[in-house]
Amino acid sequence: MSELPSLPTLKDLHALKPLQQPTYADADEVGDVVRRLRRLPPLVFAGECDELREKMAGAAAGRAFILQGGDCAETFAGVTAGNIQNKLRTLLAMALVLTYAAQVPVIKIGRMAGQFTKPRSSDTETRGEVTLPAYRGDAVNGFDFTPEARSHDPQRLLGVYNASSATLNLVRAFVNGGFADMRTMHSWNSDFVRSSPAGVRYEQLTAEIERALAFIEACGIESEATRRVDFYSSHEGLSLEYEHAMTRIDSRTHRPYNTSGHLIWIGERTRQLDGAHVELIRHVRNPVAVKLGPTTTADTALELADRIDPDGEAGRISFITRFGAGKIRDLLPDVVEKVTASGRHVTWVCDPMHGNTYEAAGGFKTRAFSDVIDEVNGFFDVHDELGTWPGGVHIELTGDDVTECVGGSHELAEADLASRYETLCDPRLNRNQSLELAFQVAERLVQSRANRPAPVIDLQSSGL
Ligand SMILES: O=C[C@H](O)[C@H](O)COP(=O)(O)O
Ligand SMILES: C=C(OP(=O)(O)O)C(=O)O
Ligand SMILES: [Mn+2]
Repeated sequence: MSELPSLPTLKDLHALKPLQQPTYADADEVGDVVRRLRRLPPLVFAGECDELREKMAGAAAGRAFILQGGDCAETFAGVTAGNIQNKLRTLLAMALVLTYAAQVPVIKIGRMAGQFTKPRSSDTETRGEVTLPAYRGDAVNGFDFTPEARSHDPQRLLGVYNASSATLNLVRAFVNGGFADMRTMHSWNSDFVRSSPAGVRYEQLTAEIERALAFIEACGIESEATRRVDFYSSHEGLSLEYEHAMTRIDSRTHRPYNTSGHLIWIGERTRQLDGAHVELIRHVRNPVAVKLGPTTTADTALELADRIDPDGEAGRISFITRFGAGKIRDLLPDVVEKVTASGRHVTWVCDPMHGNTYEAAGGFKTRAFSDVIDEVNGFFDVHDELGTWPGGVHIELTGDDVTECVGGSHELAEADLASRYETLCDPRLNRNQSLELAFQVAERLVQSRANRPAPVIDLQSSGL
């Protein structure tokens, strides 16, 4: 493996003029917070990151599928048992139907336990006569539209650590403590199918899963594997102070790992090749991802891969494409074709959310469920055409019945948005829309499977 120069210091990173950073008033206070963070225990273990990287290698090679999802912006107030449970329940229910359809392990990754920092299009927000700093996530400032709340407060980074720790603790307890039993997940899906106006379309798939579970039970082959799951955390690595402070040297390998989450991604706005975020992420051993928007050329993708993953290590780098429904079929083929022709084995993940945001009549930021599905279909069309593997989906969602995205079988209209619009940043799919998306992705996976040779899966280590 290539020897990288040692981990850059925070000062080195700031010398690269990072984008989308807070402007803190008191450098000494920031230094003190960073020192306190450095002393706190890691939130994830380096060995778990290695395990996820190995699983991601499966998703690059067509032997696994990734489901990554959660809020656009987690909030400190949102760290409640009910909120975490509903989100997890939605993700696990989605994963079950995807696993059945793909017939490969589904790698479950939350946009959870660390997703508190937001890049913004504008540094400021104006309401009437008043202009204040934009909300940048609970890691940086508060959402209330007052000068006090909107000022950038470094103490909040300790809040991120505590909120992430509490979230991960409950998630770990749930996924190991019986909550993730396949029968339970299936019964959530059956309830959804019974109550959905589009349910009839999904009945056959649900009935097949029912028969598969009955078969497992009849054979007496229920085991730990049907009652627990592996679940990983992820977030955008945007706050250099937080991400650097949580990067630690692993005692086994003597290499740096970002211990604030299992997988860290870099956003579309901070993926400059010579920028601070790429510089930090290329040093850590976690599996990492980069968001690619519609201006991305194949050369840019290759340069990013070369810089972040010079050894072409399986599972190390994923590209999360977010081109927009209207562009994906035109723009994705060239990028996938050239990266594949270079001999690289990256994991391709579709984010059908960030290229499809628009402002609805009432001023609410929204997305149409039909656009989201259209982009997912475009992603599958492109990969089916090229013979490459559509490695997964990345979704902004919640387990609650919010009204933030329009459409879906309940036909949520723009006029409904005001009734339960709770996101502090981007609009999320609600629980029904998320499950509906999972069933539609499942339909595509069944189709894709029919057109490909069956993958060879090592059942011993599949980690359902
Ligand atoms: O989540 C992504 C970005 O932070 C978000 O789309 C930016 O939104 P804005 O354009 O309202 O700043
Ligand atoms: C900021 C985000 O996305 P992107 O970087 O793709 O705009 C996000 O995932 O919330
Ligand atoms: Mn977002």
